[in-house]
Amino acid sequence: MSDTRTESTATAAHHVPADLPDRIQHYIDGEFVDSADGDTFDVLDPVSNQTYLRAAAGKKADVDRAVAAAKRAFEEGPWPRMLPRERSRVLHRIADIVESRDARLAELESFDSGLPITQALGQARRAAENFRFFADLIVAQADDTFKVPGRQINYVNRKPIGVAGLITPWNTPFMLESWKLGPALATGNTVVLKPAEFTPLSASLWAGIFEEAGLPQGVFNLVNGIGEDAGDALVKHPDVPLISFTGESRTGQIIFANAAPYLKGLSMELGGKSPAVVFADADLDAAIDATIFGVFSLNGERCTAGSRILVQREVYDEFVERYAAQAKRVIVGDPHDPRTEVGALVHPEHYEKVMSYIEIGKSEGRLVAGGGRPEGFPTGNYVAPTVFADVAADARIFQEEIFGPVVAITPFDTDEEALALANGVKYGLAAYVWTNDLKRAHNFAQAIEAGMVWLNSNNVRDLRTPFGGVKASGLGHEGGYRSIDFYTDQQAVHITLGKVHNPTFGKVETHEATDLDDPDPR
Ligand SMILES: NC(=O)C1=CN([C@@H]2O[C@H](COP(=O)(O)OP(=O)(O)OC[C@H]3O[C@@H](n4cnc5c(N)ncnc54)[C@H](O)[C@@H]3O)[C@@H](O)[C@H]2O)C=CC1
Ligand SMILES: O=C(O)/C=C/C=C(\O)C(=O)O
Repeated sequence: MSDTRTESTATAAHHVPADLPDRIQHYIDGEFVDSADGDTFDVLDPVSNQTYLRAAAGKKADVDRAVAAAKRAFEEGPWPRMLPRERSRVLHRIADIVESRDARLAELESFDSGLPITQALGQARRAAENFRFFADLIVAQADDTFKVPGRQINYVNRKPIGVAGLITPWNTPFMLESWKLGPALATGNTVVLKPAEFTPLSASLWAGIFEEAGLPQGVFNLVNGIGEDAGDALVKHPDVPLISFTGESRTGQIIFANAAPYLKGLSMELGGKSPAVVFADADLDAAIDATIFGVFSLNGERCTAGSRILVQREVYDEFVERYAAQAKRVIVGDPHDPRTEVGALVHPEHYEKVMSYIEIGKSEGRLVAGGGRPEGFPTGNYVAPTVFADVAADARIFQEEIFGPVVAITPFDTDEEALALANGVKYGLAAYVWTNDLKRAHNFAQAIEAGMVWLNSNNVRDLRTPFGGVKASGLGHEGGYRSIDFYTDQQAVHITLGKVHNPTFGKVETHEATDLDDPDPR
C-alpha cells in the first residue's frame, strides 16, 4: 500500500449518473441499429469493474453497411457539395450543443473512462473547441494560386476524398474523436467512426448531437466493436480511402500492413515515452509542477505524458525529494469527485498491465512514491502516483510505454548525455525542456527526436500547429492545415495564357530543348 493522500475521497460514495443507458447500438444511415448477428460486448465501469452496459459488437457486415451509407451520402448527398460556410454553420452548431451539454458529457465520460470529472469537463470543452476551430478554418482556407504573368496560372482544387475511417482510443475518447470528426466533416467527407471498445459511451452521443445540428443523414456513421473485428473490417474496406488512427504503435503497424494493398491515405498518432529534461538552471518550482501534471493528469493515460524525467546532477537529489513529496500529495479518488486528481484506470486489463510495470520497476529503480494500490481503495482500478528514481536507460520502465501514473527519473551530467538519453527510445512524440539558457533550449529542441517540443511550458498548444510524432510515435501530422491536407485531395489545375508553346513532335527530325525538358514556366 502506498502513502498517497487519499483520505478526502476514499470514503466518497461511487457516483452513478442518472439515466445511464444499459445498451449501445451502432448508428448507420441515420438509425440506431444492432449488429447484424445480434452480438454484443460488455462495458465495465472502472470503479466497480461491473458490466454496466452492453454495446453492439460490429463485424464486417455492419462495417459494410456503414460504409455503404457513408459512400451513398458522399456520392449523392448534399454534404460534400455544400459551400464551406454552410458546412461551417453546422459545425458551429455542433460546438454549441457540445458546450451546452458539457457537464453531462463530462459526467458520462468520467464514469465510463475513470477520468477525473474536472479533467473530463475540460476535455468536453476542448471537443467543442475542436469543432469551432475547424469550422472557422474551412471558411478561412484560401486555395493556393501560382501565377506566372503572361504565361500561366496554376491553382489547386481541394476536394473531399470520400469515406474517412476514424479509429480512436479510450484515453480521452470524446475529445480525440472530435479531433478527427471536426476536420473530416469540415472538408466535406463522410465518416465511419470506430471508437475504442473500453469506452464506447460518449461516442454514442455524437449521433444525437449531429442530428440536432442538422448534419445530413448518412454523413456520420458509428460502428462499435472489437478492434480486430470492426476496426480491421474498416481498414480493409475497399471503399474507405482514408484511415485516421490513434492508438498503440503495435496496432499502427498492423493497420499500416492491412491498408497497404489498397494504398490508403494513413494518419497515425501512436504511442510515446516522452522525456522531460530539467537542467540545473531551470525554474525548479515550475518544472516540478509541470512534470507532476504532465505524467499524472488524465490518469497518466496520456500519449504525450512526460513519463521519463531527466534531471541534471547538480539539482537531482533536491528534485527527486521534492517531486516524490508532491507526487504523494496528488489526490487519488472517485472520478466523479471534483477534488480528484487521479481517478481509476480504464479497465482491469490495463490496470494489470500498469501494476506489472510497477513490479518490474521495483527491481529497476528506487521507489520513492506510490508503488501499487493506494490505501483506502480495496477495489477499482486505482493506482497510486508512482515515482522511480535512479532508473537506467536500458530499464524496461525507461523504454516502454506504461500509459499510467508511473514516472522514471534519471540523472545526467552534460547536455550531450541528456540528448542521448532523451533520444534513446523507439518513440518520438513529445519532449519537454526546462532551462533558462535560451541558446541551449533552442539547440536542444532542434536536436531532440520528437514531433512536439515544449520549452519551459506545460502541454498547452495552439490548434494551428502540427500534432504528431516521429519514429514509432506516428506517421503524418494533423492539426491546422495539416488536417485539411490529410482530408482533401489536392488537384493542381494549370492554364496557359496567350500562345500555347507546343513541342514540335512529328514536325521536325531532331528536337531542341522543349518545355517538356524544362517544365517550369517561370
Ligand atoms: N499520439 C497520440 O495522439 C495518441 C496516442 N495514443 C496511444 O493510444 C494507446 C492507447 O489506446 P488503445 O485504445 O489501447 O490503443 P489500441 O491500439 O489498442 O486501440 C486503438 C483503437 O484501435 C482499434 N484496433 C485495435 N486493433 C485493431 C486492428 N487490428 N485493426 C483496426 N483497429 C484496431 C481499437 O479497437 C481502438 O478503437 C497508447 O499507446 C497511446 O499512446 C493515445 C492518445 C493520443
Ligand atoms: O492536444 C491534442 O490535440 C491531443 C492531446 C492528446 C492527449 O491529451 C494525449 O493523449 O496526450
